[in-house]
Amino acid sequence: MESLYIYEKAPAKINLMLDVLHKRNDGFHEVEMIMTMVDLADRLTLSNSGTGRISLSSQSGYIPLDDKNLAVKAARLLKQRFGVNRGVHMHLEKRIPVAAGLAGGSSDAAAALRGLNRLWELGLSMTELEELGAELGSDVPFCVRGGTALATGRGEKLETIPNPPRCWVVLAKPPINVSTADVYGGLKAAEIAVHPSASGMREALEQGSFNRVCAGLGNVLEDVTLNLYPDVRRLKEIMEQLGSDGVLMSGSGPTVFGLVAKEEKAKRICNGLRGFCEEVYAVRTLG
Ligand SMILES: C[C@@](CO)(OP(=O)(O)O)[C@H](O)COP(=O)(O)OP(=O)(O)OC[C@H]1O[C@@H](n2ccc(N)nc2=O)[C@H](O)[C@@H]1O
Ligand SMILES: Nc1ncnc2c1ncn2[C@@H]1O[C@H](COP(=O)(O)OP(=O)(O)O)[C@@H](O)[C@H]1O
Repeated sequence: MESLYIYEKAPAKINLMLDVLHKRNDGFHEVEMIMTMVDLADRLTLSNSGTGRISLSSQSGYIPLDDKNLAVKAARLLKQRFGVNRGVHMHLEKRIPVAAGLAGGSSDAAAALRGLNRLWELGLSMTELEELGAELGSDVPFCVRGGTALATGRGEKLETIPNPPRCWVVLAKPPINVSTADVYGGLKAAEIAVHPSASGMREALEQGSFNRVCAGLGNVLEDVTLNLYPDVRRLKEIMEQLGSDGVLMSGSGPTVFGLVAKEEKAKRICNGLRGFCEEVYAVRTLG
């Protein structure tokens, strides 16, 4: 049996580009996204519970600890699918802001899948874990895999592509709760005027060109969230005025991120933002 405690890091993602092609008959939207991990992460510790039970604790007061938690859902899925008798206690140190467009919950689910595969010695491949992840949420397969990927379908079909050049990512999360379903629901896919280019962003990454990555940033969900919440639009403008090299809203929002080449500038932008937004982080791209 593996050691008693297993530790998994659950990093946040940002979307470097996000395009919606059309709405599908199953209610989901067909997307083309390029996602990458950043070094703002939750920490999940897993240990044998001694009983067959699944339980979760956390220092955070902002997440459910019952069956609604995506890490608990991941554990239930594995337990049922593979007839596991053993239980688990998970402790989640939550650092990624909740409902922020940073896939915190999805990354916790992915960390639970990876960690339980080890703790319960299930011997599942990464591909199998990604397929199980797709049953929990569209962003979970990417969070299982990590790195940088082009995601298609509803987000679950993945192709790994080169990581962005190492740079600073300034994240600013305004105190607004955004529902992903509402943002997709507010999008009129047929009326999208400008579609960001997945192939252009992919080429920028293949060339390792920071300037081209910044120029190619685009997210068709941005207009929906910016129209619903003018404070997010204002935050984006401030990030631009403070001199970020590229600025975009991540996922369905409301987190806005700025890509910045130089450390001193990233720190300056963070300081400049503090008057407008409480939750501000300067982190690095992973990879
Ligand atoms: C927008 C994105 C971009 O990475 O991320 P977040 O802002 O949530 O981080 C994702 O597409 C979100 O993925 P995720 O949060 O896993 O979504 P899910 O739980 O699968 O779906 C939540 C709801 O969003 C809508 N949805 C989601 C994905 C998709 N391709 N089309 C959709 O229409 C559906 O209404 C669905 O019921
Ligand atoms: N482990 C978890 N961490 C964060 N949120 C979770 C978790 N499990 C379930 N949720 C629920 O999922 C919703 C979306 O959270 P999150 O994944 O942080 O945001 P997003 O989808 O915007 O990236 C929240 O409303 C929250 O209640």
